[in-house]
Formats: sequence, structure tokens, C-alpha cells
Amino acid sequence: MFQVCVRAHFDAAHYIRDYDGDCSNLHGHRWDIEVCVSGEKLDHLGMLIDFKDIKQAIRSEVKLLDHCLLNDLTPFGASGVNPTAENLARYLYLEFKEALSLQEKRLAWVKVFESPDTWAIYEED
Ligand SMILES: Nc1nc2c(c(=O)[nH]1)N=C([C@H](O)[C@H](O)COP(=O)(O)OP(=O)(O)OP(=O)(O)O)CN2
Ligand SMILES: [Zn+2]
Repeated sequence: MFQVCVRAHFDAAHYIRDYDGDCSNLHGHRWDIEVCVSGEKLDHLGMLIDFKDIKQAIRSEVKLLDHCLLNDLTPFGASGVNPTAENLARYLYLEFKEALSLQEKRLAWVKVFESPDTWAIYEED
């Protein structure tokens, strides 16, 4: 089984509603993300998936998220879903799953780092 992964980052602000502490105040992070596709079969070039294809999907998403207030975005707005690393990882997983429309491969996981030492992973069974 191969895993092919791409790392990227964006800068965005957020606050955690109802959090008992500083994180309920508006603050920013450099969010690092990692997107990983898995599968068995390589193409004639010896690639599971071209890094470029993953990068392109990430670029479109990062355009939406960079320098924004995550709480203002539809998935985290009136819905009451807090923009935590966990919820952001799930949101991005579903976005990339749709954007990449993978065949004979799957989106293995998406990692979202709030800092170099703290991160969340979302994957599907
Ligand atoms: N499971 C989660 N826990 C926390 C999240 C999260 O998304 N998922 N988010 C936060 C806050 O966003 C906060 O910005 C990060 O908190 P923390 O790591 O404590 O950041 P500090 O810079 O304050 O780190 P210290 O080591 O405490 O100085 C909180 N928790
Ligand atoms: Zn934070």
C-alpha cells in the first residue's frame, strides 16, 4: 500500500465559542495541513497520484481559507460548529474527497496542525 501526501499551509483567525479560557478570544494560527491519498496501483509513470493533482485541490481550498476568520465561513458560522482543528480536518477531508474524485485510490486522511506540536487527523473507516 502506498501513501502519497502533500503539505501546505494558510493563515487564518478563529475563536472557540463557549471555550473556558483564552481560546474563546479571537486569535490567529499558521495552519499547516497534510493531505494523504492511499492505494495499491501505480500508473505507468510509477505514480499513485501526481503531487500536482493534490496540490491543485489544496490551492483552491487555501484560497478560500487564507487570511479569513474561520468562524465566518458557512460550515462554522450559524451552524454552531466550532472551527477546531478536528472540525477543520473533517471539513477539509470532505472537500478534498469531492475535489479529487479518486478512483482505485482513497483519501486516507487529512491532518490539521494548529501549531508544530498540536494537530488533529480526520479519516474515514
Ligand atoms: N482538541 C483541541 N484542543 C484545542 C483546540 C483544538 O482545535 N482542538 N484549539 C485550541 C485553541 O485554538 C488554541 O489556539 C490552541 O491552544 P494551545 O495549544 O493551548 O495554545 P497556546 O499557544 O495557548 O499553547 P500553550 O502551550 O498553552 O502556551 C485549544 N485547544
Ligand atoms: Zn486557536
